[in-house]
Amino acid sequence: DQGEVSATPQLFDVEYLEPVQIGTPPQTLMLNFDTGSSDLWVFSSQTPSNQQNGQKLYDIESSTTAQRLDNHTWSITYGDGSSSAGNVFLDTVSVGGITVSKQAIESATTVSDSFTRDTASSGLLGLAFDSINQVRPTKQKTFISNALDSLELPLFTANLKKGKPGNYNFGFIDPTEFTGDLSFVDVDSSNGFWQFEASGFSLPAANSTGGSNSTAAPGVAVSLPHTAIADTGTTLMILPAAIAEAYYARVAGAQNNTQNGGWVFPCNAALPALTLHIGTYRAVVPGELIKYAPADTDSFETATSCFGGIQTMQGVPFAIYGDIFLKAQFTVFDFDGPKLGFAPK
Ligand SMILES: O=C(NNC1=NCCC1)c1ccc(Br)cc1
Repeated sequence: DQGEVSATPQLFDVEYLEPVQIGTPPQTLMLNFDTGSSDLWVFSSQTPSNQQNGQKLYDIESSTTAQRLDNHTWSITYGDGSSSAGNVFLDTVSVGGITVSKQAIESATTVSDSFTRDTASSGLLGLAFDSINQVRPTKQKTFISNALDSLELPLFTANLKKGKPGNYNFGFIDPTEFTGDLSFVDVDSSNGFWQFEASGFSLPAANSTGGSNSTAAPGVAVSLPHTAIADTGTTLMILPAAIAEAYYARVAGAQNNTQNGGWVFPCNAALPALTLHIGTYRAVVPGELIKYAPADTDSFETATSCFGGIQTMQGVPFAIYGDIFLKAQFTVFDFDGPKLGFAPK
């Protein structure tokens, strides 16, 4: 089989939502595909009304193929502190025409505020490795893990875009979605993530006028080996402080304002591209992707201060190459290896 689904960005590309069919007859819910976790959970008929805010629900009772997985529960906390928990059912799930019967569907009996406030998302579909699934006493498999044997190739690809729909493909690589050659890097899945090693970064050579002339020769490469994960469920790029400091030193007026949550800069500043070194691959993240969102108002039209797409975080064990990065690269998540493939697009 091969499948394809649209990935629709929410406001400021904070997340991308994909249609998933659950149950019989099929109930289509918009879920957040997350390569940084391994649970498929949904708002359901078991989610307390006071924690709902218009989200479409998985109506368990109206699915003739739903089966309760007795004595199993789940509870998860994400890197941003959000959380949810509940019971477990097995039911039929389809994504882009790829169907898994008896997929573990984790029904939420409680969700944290940020999920309640996120009116467009009915839950998450984890695409990381089964080892970090949070169902107990018996871990359950992800949708992609259950689907692997029926896919032409044991992989899926992510093609996220700035401000417009992109797509995920399952079981095949569409060569029209990228330019040049794919570069592959080994994945260490021992922590359950799509984890890899990056070796450093480069910035455009500064010119005399201090602008960010991206046309200049490639800048100076800085060796800074670091471990990273490819995480579609994280909005921004969370990088080692040394990279963030070197980047924002090139942005006039940038400051790391811990009150409003990190690096901000004047919205009219010139933003250089950041190039990340992954094996021999040079992953260019254009400056326009790093101008992430207005910081002092709700609109780019009126904002003077803008929030950076590159941030740092204390105590995070790895760099997180989130949506800001993935908007600039076509990415292959390949279970054979496992390995990651990157290409410009
Ligand atoms: O939770 C993580 N990614 N997914 C999501 N974030 C928010 C909702 C979904 C995550 C995973 C690993 C590391 Br290290 C940091 C963050």
